[in-house]
Amino acid sequence: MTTELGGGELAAGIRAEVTATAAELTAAGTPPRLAVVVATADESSAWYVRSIARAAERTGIACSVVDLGETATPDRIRAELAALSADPAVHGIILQTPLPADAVVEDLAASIDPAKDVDGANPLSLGRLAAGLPAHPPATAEAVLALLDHHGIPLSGAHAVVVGRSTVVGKPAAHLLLQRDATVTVCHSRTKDLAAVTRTADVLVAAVGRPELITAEHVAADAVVVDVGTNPTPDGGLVGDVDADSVAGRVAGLTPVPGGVGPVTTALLLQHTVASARG
Ligand SMILES: Nc1nc(=O)c2c([nH]1)NC[C@@H]1CN(c3ccc(C(=O)N[C@@H](CCC(=O)O)C(=O)O)cc3)C=[N+]21
Repeated sequence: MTTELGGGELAAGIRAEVTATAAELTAAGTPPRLAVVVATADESSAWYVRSIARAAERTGIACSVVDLGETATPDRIRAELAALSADPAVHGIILQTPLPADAVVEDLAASIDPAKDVDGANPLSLGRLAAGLPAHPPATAEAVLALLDHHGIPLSGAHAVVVGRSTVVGKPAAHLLLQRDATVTVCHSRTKDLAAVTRTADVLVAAVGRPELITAEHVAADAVVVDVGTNPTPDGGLVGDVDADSVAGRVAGLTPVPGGVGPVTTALLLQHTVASARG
């Protein structure tokens, strides 16, 4: 029996709290505002931006999308992030990935004021997270932990295996799991015998961006699997990094795609924005 660990209910609860906080802030003269900086024509990024804008509007957060175009230079992007950082009316800033080929997200994100860094992209935010100091974690990494907590999955002493070492998900998720006293292993493209490692996981987090990489041979029978992947399919659908048909029935729990980590990610981004506006 595999339990579906959905994110819809959790996301709705977070959005309800955000709506109440946003209304308070607006009444007190500080209407919360999120700025989304885009420099890509990538379809999954465009979908995410529309979804952020929609969710922001529904919760009473103003959202400005600043589309610099896919030919934007690193200097242009840096200047925009600096201007938004200096703008007192803006409380949250997110720089969408992917970026133009000559731009390095970790480098550009250093121009986001850490207080407004609602997606934890500034290297200072990741450093503070690693050091156990207050910082906004990247919303996707935090969504993994929030989903596990929501469904009552114990982490202390558990072996958590994270597949993927990106700055935006794998690394921060590993730090958050460590903070919760999990024993953490991080796997990546050079890992020898990936399946042998992932089969030892109590909690398996798949965050590589490779459609249906994780199959039945990668999972233990009692594992809980969190699927972070949102890979667009040619027919306009969406698949995760986990082959759900292959692992279903074998593992104890699995987060669905869509309807799992994704909606929680967007809700947490808004939560971080009202928290920043509150100061
Ligand atoms: N700096 C940065 N941070 C990100 O977190 C980031 C990014 N750039 N660039 C693009 C990707 C993509 N991403 C998604 C988040 C939620 C859903 C989501 O909520 N998807 C819905 C379904 C979507 C559908 O049905 O088409 C779901 O999973 O239920 C998808 C994709 C965050 N990203």
